[in-house]
Amino acid sequence: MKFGFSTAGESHGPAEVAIVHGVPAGLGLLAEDIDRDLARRQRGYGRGGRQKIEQDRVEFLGGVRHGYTLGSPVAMLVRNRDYANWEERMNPAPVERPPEKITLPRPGHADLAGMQKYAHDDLRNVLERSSARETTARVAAGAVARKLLGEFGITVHSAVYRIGGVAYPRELAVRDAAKADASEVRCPDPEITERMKAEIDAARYARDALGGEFVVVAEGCPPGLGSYVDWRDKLDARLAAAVMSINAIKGVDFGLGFGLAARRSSEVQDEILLEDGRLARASNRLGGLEGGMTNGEPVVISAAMKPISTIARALRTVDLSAMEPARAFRERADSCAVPAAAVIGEAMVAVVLAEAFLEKFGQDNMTDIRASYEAYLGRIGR
Ligand SMILES: Cc1cc2nc3c(=O)[nH]c(=O)nc-3n(C[C@H](O)[C@H](O)[C@H](O)COP(=O)(O)O)c2cc1C
Ligand SMILES: C=C(O[C@@H]1CC(C(=O)O)=C[C@@H](OP(=O)(O)O)[C@H]1O)C(=O)O
Repeated sequence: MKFGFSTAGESHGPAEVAIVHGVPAGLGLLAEDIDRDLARRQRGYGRGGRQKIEQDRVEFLGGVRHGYTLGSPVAMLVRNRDYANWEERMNPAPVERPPEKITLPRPGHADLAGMQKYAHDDLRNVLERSSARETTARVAAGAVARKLLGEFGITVHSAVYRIGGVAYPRELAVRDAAKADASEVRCPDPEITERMKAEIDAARYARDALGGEFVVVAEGCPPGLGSYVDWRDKLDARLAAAVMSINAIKGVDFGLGFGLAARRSSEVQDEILLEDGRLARASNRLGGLEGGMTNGEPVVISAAMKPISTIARALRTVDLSAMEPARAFRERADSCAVPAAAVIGEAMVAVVLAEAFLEKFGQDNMTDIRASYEAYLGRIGR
């Protein structure tokens, strides 16, 4: 089966689960490879009380033996520590006294259409799964992809270059993405980091919330991942869909982004040069993708996240039980989750790149993949 993953789990249920299929045999994989990214996702200025409760750690349930993958699906479990506080409300088994139903759908969430679509009369049945808690499992899957890519020198980093009204030049965020882990908001610049934190504090003080923008940068990709031949194989489209699937992401662009549209062609295309007898590019304005394939330059994909929907200053809604105007249901919420979204962005990008990488080089075992990869690099002279 093709490389990919599924997730299961509700935000306040017992656990988040990821099953990654199509993982080659013979890949070294330790719990700490996964836990590192789980911890990075949990960090970030502006998160609410939930992250103090959770300490995400993976348990392998299948596909790994003595530190190496077997070629079978890798099954991973991350327990929700908060479940202990929610057992009455989230127990999979019937309970004696069911909790009161919630009927105040929150604008900006899956609540209203989710209740209508799935015939739920309690919005908890929607919000538990639509919550971004599910991205814990995605990051676990992404860490498997990252481990695989790392074996071939491919790295994936991210940086935040906007929170609310405070922005940092995108090209500097791209350049210094590898240093962003040191910042509480994933912005490589210490001064802008402080301004972004103040922006988050101000929004929280106003009982409001913020969004922002981040960039994911993948370095070391060989040319030719993805394909121009079929629309379904185009890597830019696949990357865009994967990043857009993250909760609250409302737009995605590549390289210089939508700004390309206002420029002349000579200011946009990346000219092809010969440097010491090797092919090179004069620039990387298109973000490493041409014709739906990697071109050997860093892949640069940016995303815009809308502000967190649930705010202390509750928004207008309708109580669906009484069909009367009301204020939206409020639960503990983050004030800003852009730094976490950037880490989730890395995971989704890593998964798509791993999938495309294994399409190109085979997927049964690491030895054969390595041989195929080296033969290809030899043929194209890289
Ligand atoms: C890491 C992360 C944390 C989030 N935390 C919250 C939160 O605390 N409160 C909230 O209302 N939305 C939060 N969101 C956004 C919602 O999950 C999202 O807006 C909602 O599921 C509706 O999906 P949509 O915005 O993609 O349409 C978070 C998103 C991410 C990626
Ligand atoms: C739990 C996480 O994020 C949650 C995502 C989220 C939402 O609506 O998306 C709402 C909040 O849930 P809670 O009310 O339990 O605090 C966040 O904390 C997480 O990222 O681990």
